[in-house]
Amino acid sequence: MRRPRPAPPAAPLPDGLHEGLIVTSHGRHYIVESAGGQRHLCHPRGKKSQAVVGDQVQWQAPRPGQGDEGSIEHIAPRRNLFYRQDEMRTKAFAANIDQILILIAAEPVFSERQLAKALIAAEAAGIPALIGLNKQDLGPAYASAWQRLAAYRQILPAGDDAHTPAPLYPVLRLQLDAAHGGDDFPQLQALLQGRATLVLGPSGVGKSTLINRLIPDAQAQTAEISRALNSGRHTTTTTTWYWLECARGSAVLDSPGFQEFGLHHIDRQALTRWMPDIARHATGCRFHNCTHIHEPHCVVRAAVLPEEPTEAAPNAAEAPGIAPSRYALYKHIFEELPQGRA
Ligand SMILES: Nc1nc2c(ncn2[C@@H]2O[C@H](COP(=O)(O)OP(=O)(O)OP(=O)(O)O)[C@@H](O)[C@H]2O)c(=O)[nH]1
Ligand SMILES: [Zn+2]
Repeated sequence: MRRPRPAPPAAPLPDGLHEGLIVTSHGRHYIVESAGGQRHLCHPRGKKSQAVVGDQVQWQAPRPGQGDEGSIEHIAPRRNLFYRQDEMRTKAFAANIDQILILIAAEPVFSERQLAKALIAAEAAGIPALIGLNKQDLGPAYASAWQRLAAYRQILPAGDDAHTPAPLYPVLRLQLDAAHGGDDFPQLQALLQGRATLVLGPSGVGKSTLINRLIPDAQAQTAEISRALNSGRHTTTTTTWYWLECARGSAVLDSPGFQEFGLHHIDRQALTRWMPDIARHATGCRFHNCTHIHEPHCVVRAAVLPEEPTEAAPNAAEAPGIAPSRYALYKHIFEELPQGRA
């Protein structure tokens, strides 16, 4: 599948305006890339800086004598926006992306809660997600991390829109600092083709190792960007868009780390919709607004499996139950979300 490139404008652009793609930003400074690959430093017109990496924009070159920064005049409608939100603020990662790779590793031990939250945000934004489990060489730690992901690897029966049973999320075994890249590295490379992939993950999992492996001149590009943005060296301030090849059909986006993936934009009443393994059971509850926490005859609670660790059934013909860890996460996140949103 090739990612559709933005169609050239049907009508000529108004005088002095150019099409471009936001490839990174720092505060109110943006780097806009034109179709030919040239990069331009721009700032948003007006007070607000609403553009995010991945936005298609129209920008204007500086007029003579008005410095060397262009201005962003218009942001094209987005097909999606991936962001996190807490009580205080909203942090956008990127717009118009095709998929999200959540990279975790055998070490440091990952937080299943942060993983689940990022996956919920991806579902709510309508963006497919995959999980990469790196550091396959770390035997026992890897085995235990792999086991902790059993609920994510479980095969779900075909749903309304899918024709074949599929894992809840693809989980790829990676060893990014080895020449071979890990058992599923070829699969990862195939999945990156023709798509724009946002890479998300906590510190120390191998994000830079992945980016440098895929884009050999990434470090040089980063240095050049820092210079242009006048930001400190080695500071990843926002997401950065890297093309995988000259043809510019595939891209990976390196994103800044985070402590807590805030889900304040998610309606708690709709939470099950964004957890597909739970959503499958939720339709059978007696009350249409069942919270699946205390109601009698709750089909979701009845479907929760016993606590003993269960390996994902490779060919579950019938509906598998809900992993207790996933139900515990559901309850925890439900309680955390603000109440009374429309
Ligand atoms: N054992 C092992 N170590 C790896 C592997 N891949 C990367 N590492 C190491 O893990 C450490 C962290 O890798 P980075 O690529 O810097 O991780 P990062 O996610 O970019 O981390 P930050 O820079 O802190 O955001 C480095 O010491 C890497 O050499 C792997 O497959 N196995
Ligand atoms: Zn219920």
